[in-house]
Parts: sequence; structure tokens; C-alpha cells
Amino acid sequence: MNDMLTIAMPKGRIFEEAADLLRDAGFRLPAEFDDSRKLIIDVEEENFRFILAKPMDVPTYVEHGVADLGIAGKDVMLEEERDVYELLDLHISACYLAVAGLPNTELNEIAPRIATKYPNVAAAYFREQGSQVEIIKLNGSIELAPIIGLTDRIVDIVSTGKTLVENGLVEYERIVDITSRLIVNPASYRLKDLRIGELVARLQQVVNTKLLSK
Ligand SMILES: Nc1ncnc2c1ncn2[C@@H]1O[C@H](COP(=O)(O)OP(=O)(O)OP(=O)(O)O)[C@@H](O)[C@H]1O
Ligand SMILES: O=P(O)(O)OC[C@H]1O[C@H](OP(=O)(O)OP(=O)(O)O)[C@H](O)[C@@H]1O
Repeated sequence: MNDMLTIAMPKGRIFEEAADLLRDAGFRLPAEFDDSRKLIIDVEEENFRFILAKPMDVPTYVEHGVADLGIAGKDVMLEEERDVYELLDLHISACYLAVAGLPNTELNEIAPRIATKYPNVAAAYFREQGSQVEIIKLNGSIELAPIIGLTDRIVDIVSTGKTLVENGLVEYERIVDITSRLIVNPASYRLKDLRIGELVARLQQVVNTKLLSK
């Protein structure tokens, strides 16, 4: 029952909300957890091993089974399409993916260019729309692309909308709502079902309580 669980945690903005959720579910995480530079943190009291990974890499560790579980944004899940199961919508780090660009510009030229950190999601979206586009992959500061004339549009995360506004861009289409998910390696799910089932039940309860109090 008390098998060790290895959990891939995304460094960056999801981390804090995910750690709070685990603490709210009664798991004792040491203070060192929050500001350590260590990439692997063992929490003996809970028999957890945490791997601190780049958000986009979390499903890779879980697919390969070096992590049993992971926390990843739905954006990352859609982009990476890894062979993992999604167990729970944690309802944290809410945002959405959208098409944005300079105001009052038409997309009527042949193969307009789209900058994004999500080339697979963007390509699938425009394919479904029947539009032929050229995707240019960037790794951050995507909003720069239309301003300096690299692309006609971007596909990027919007949360408050502040980055778009401050850079003089407008949203054209909303593609999909995003929240973070608890994911599991399929073999771990079979082998460690009791322990994982208990963790999911505790997290589900915290998520439900939070949703009800909103
Ligand atoms: N502005 C935002 N507000 C809320 N959630 C966001 C926002 N931007 C991204 N997210 C969510 O948080 C996840 C992690 O975002 P974060 O910015 O920490 O990672 P990243 O951009 O991949 O990091 P890095 O800069 O290290 O490449 C995203 O995959 C998405 O689900
Ligand atoms: O709608 P907002 O609340 O302004 O948030 C959206 C911004 O947040 C993310 O960028 P991030 O801060 O991760 O920086 P990046 O450009 O390095 O991806 C995203 O790529 C947008 O640029």
C-alpha cells in the first residue's frame, strides 16, 4: 500500500498552487520544498519523491515511467500528446489559448505566419479551420512576433490579458480553456493503484471544496 510515489512537479508558476493543493490535502511538504534549487526532493514522511521539471517536460517523465505522477497544464498535454492518463482536473493555473495579433488586420494572404510555443496545437487548430498557415516556433515572448513583423498572428496563453494590452495586441479567437491536470503513467496506475487512488481521492476532495466555495 505504501509504495513510494515519484511525482514530477512543474517549476514555475504552477508550482506554488500545486504545492498548496498537496498541503491542503494533508500531505506534509517541508519548507525547503518552496525555495530549494534541488531538482529531486525526497519527502520521507510521505514516501514521496518529487522531481522538479520544466512544465513542458512533465508528461515526458511520466510517459517514460521515471515519474509515476505529474502535474501539467492542459496546454502542455495537448501539445505533447504523451501516452499518459489524465486523472484529475486540479482547477489551478487557469488560462486559455488564443489567437491574437495587431488590431484591424485581416488574415487573407496565402499561408499567413503564426508564432507560437505550441506548434502542434496551432497547426491542428488552423487545419480544422481550413486555413493553410506557416507555423514559426518560438520559446517565449511570443507577443513580440507580430509587433516586429515576424508573423501575422500568435497562438499563446492568455490569463489576465495584460501582456496583450501592454503590447498593443488584440485577441481574435479563443481556442481552448486551460487548467492544470494530475497525470499518471499507465503502468504505475495499475501497480500502485491503492496509493494513487488514495492520493486522487484526497486531492479531489480539496478541489471540490475549493470549487464550492468560489
Ligand atoms: N499567464 C498565465 N497565467 C496562468 N497560467 C499560466 C500562464 N501562463 C502559463 N500558464 C500555465 O502554467 C503552465 C506553466 O507556465 P510557466 O510560465 O511556468 O511555464 P513555461 O512558460 O513553460 O516556463 P518556462 O518559462 O520555464 O519555459 C503553462 O503550461 C500553463 O498551463
Ligand atoms: O494574460 P497575461 O496574464 O498577461 O499572461 C499571458 C502571458 O503569460 C505567459 O507568458 P510568460 O510569463 O510565461 O512568459 P514567456 O513569454 O516567457 O512565455 C504567456 O505566454 C503570455 O505571454
